[in-house]
Amino acid sequence: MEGESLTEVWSRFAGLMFIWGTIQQLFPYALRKRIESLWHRMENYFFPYVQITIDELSNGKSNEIYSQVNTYLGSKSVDKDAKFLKVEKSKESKSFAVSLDEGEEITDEFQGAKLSWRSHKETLSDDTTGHRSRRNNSAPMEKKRYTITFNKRHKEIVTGKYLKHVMEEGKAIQFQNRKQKIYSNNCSEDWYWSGKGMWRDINFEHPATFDTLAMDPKKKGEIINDLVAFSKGKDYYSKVGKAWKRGYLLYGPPGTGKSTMIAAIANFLNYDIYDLELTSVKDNSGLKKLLMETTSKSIIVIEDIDCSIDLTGKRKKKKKKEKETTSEDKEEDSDNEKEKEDEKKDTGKLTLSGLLNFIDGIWSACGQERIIIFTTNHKDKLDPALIRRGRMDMHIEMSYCRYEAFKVLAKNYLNLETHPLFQQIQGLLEEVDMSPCDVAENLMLKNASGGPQICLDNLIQALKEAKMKANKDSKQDKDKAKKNSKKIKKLSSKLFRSYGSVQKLFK
Ligand SMILES: Nc1ncnc2c1ncn2[C@@H]1O[C@H](COP(=O)(O)OP(=O)(O)OP(=O)(O)O)[C@@H](O)[C@H]1O
Ligand SMILES: [Mg+2]
Repeated sequence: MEGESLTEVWSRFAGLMFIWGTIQQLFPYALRKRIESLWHRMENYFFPYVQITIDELSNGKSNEIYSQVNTYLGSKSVDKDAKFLKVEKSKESKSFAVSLDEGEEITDEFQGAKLSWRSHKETLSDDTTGHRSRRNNSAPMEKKRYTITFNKRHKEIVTGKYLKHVMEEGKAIQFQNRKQKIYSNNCSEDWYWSGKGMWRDINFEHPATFDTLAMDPKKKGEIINDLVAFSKGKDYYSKVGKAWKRGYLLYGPPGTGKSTMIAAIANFLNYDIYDLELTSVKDNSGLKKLLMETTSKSIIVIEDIDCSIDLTGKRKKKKKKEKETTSEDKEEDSDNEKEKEDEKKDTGKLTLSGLLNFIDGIWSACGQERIIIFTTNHKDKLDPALIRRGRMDMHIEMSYCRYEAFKVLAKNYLNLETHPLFQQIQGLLEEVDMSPCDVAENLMLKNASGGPQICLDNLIQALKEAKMKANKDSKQDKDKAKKNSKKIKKLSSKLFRSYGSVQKLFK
């Protein structure tokens, strides 16, 4: 048997078994039984192998395990020195995928078990199928499968752990290789139907990354660490009994990079984005349906949550009521009626409590590994219940551009790490509030002849103008405040005088 692969030995053995099965029919029953038991003992001694077959189709439908095995073996084949490989690329994948060609065999090892994989393809003739086996009257039908052969003593490892490992690895590679998508529940005609009912999708190709995102490097590092811990936290979340999801609140003035940060997170984790437009959601049950149609490893985004919809603090009222001690029955009855009326009005509406349930109610755990991100320009306008820790676990302030953030932009836009003008810019950025969006606009090379120097000069000019404007505005504010305080003084002395005369009258 030396030099032969496990699969070859298996085929030879299967042939022998077939011949033996035919011959043994010629012997009398008692003799046959004795030979059979002897044969089994010999078989266990000389051929202690098991073979598992994984077909491409199962009950006429594609077999998910086959596709995962195919991907897994393709990735293994590159370092395993396989000779005959196939390369395929689908519309849905980013790059091509390698797989084993028919008849090719590779070996694998797992927890001490040696395994031998082989790819097979059979072309089914009309005779084998008993009916026409050609699709569209042209290509003959093919039956593809993989076989895996291993020693009997490793049966438990292979069926219990190894196959699970192969499926998980295959799935992870397929996930990495897929094209990222952005889904919307409110979109124009050129979006595709996602196959997920209420969502439509389009390929997500935003170039933002954490490298190109301008912000304080320490803060950036904290966010990256948090994301890594989250994405690797499957066991941790299940240990502490928490749904595997995390909420981020991004807040700050316009143009400070909130939307850019979402794109950077999606690219960092290779997640899909569900851009949820609350104004297009009819009611709470519509929101629940949308949630149920999202997949794991995704980011659900609600931008400008403060302006999305009037999420009035109904819960607050309820809470307040719970605290009140209701001594008078009449008052309580009328309160209850009012509450019922309110509830009636709320059915068929999207409410704050509907949104809270969406984020962390029982239904929110219908998928795993999900991130929810809210963005806002006005954090103070949001209901505290909506952004409390546990719902929005991390509150991230996106602020005006300071020197550290500027250095990232200068590197991205002008490929500059230092420049004599940097010092002047640093001083100005400490005094002036300018968004990274506006700084970036000044650093853009507007024409081919312009160099970095021109861009930096433009930025300095813009910063000086912004500083002057800010000074002017603050002077105007001060003047206004002075005028107002003068007016108040005059008014109060008038009041004081009239109070004195009234007092005199009554004396
Ligand atoms: N921190 C940043 N790093 C890199 N680029 C940025 C940053 N902030 C803004 N920009 C640039 O400015 C543009 C606008 O930024 P973005 O849309 O992310 O801002 P925003 O905070 O979401 O604004 P809004 O509150 O108006 O939605 C982006 O296209 C990006 O190129
Ligand atoms: Mg934005």
